[in-house]
Amino acid sequence: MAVSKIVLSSLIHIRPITCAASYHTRLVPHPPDLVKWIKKEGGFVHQAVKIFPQEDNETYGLGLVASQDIPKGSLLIALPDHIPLKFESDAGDGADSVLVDLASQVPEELWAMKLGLKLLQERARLGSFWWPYISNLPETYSVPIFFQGEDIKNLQYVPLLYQVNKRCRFLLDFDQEVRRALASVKPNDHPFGGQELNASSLGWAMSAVSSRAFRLHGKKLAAGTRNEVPMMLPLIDMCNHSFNPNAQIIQEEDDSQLLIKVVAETEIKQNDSLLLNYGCLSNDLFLLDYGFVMPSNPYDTIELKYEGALMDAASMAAGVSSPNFFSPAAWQHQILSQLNLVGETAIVKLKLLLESQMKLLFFARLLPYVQLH
Ligand SMILES: C[S@@+](CC[C@H](N)C(=O)[O-])C[C@H]1O[C@@H](n2cnc3c(N)ncnc32)[C@H](O)[C@@H]1O
Repeated sequence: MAVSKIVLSSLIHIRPITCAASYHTRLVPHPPDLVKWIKKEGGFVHQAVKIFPQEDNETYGLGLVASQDIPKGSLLIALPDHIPLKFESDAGDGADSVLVDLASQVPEELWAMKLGLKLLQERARLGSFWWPYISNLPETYSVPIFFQGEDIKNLQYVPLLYQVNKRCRFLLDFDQEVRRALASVKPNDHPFGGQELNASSLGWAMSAVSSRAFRLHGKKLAAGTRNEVPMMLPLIDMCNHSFNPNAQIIQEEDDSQLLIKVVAETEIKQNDSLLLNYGCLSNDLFLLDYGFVMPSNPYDTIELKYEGALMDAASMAAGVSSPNFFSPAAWQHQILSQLNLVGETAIVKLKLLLESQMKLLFFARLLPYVQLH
């Protein structure tokens, strides 16, 4: 029985696409050696670069660590052009055209789902070139689309909740769209080897991409220019984030092939983690896309809306006599308009930089929910 099951699955060239629990474990218990695979494929990995669980494994998961001092400027990793996983939208017939059709239905802002479809296709394909990479990906992600109801409520910040809801709703709708599209597909043209997808497996793929992909130069266009395309970079994406990174990604052209390199931006001491800067992102974006927030993030922003009625109510609760936020005088309204606090485009993003302001930011986020006495 067991044997016939294996034969069946290898005949139809699929791997199961299911989502299980357990934080930061990999897709399979003993995945292939990623470093060996990259070297075999013509890439380079510095002999002192090792994959290692980070100190705070629950949050950071795995990372890259220096097993000895590495001088500034050293080449740490190099990936030839065929190793990054990209979505090539000029693909041909059959399964690829189904994938391209599905990807065309993904809104631009949820770009991670497009590459996520490609990731799911390769995850399902037995003998996929990228299996040594994919099998090393985390089994689950701690981004808010996977939060339980109570944890979502605890986010307590309307713009963030709005984004989480939007992503969840998209995944549920897209799940239906994918089912519809796959229902009429011939078995040979099925992009996922006949396997069904659901909102959870789509969410896994979208999170894998949003938390690991980098936007780099893609292949040369007719005009000689290059587009920026999101791609997954095996091993390089094991680097965790810091605003004070000790490593950086550079792209080099070599015989019209693009080589992706990571070099040491500073001297790296033995046992230090290799850290990249994922970008100057707000904590909302870090949480939505990566599942963590940066303490004292200098790029954090907050959206504030001037709600006169709410502010009047809060003022009265606080004992302020005769508040008139709801019906400001003409001169007050003019100033509020100049500050873009009222009117059609009234939601403003504030960027706060000082430590004292960070406290204010924290307080401001809680403000609508704090009982004033
Ligand atoms: C590109 S991956 C890095 C490799 C990842 N740690 C792993 O185990 O495969 C990005 C993920 O690493 C974790 N991470 C990276 N930098 C972090 C940081 N500064 N604080 C907390 N978690 C971080 C988050 O889970 C994030 O989604």
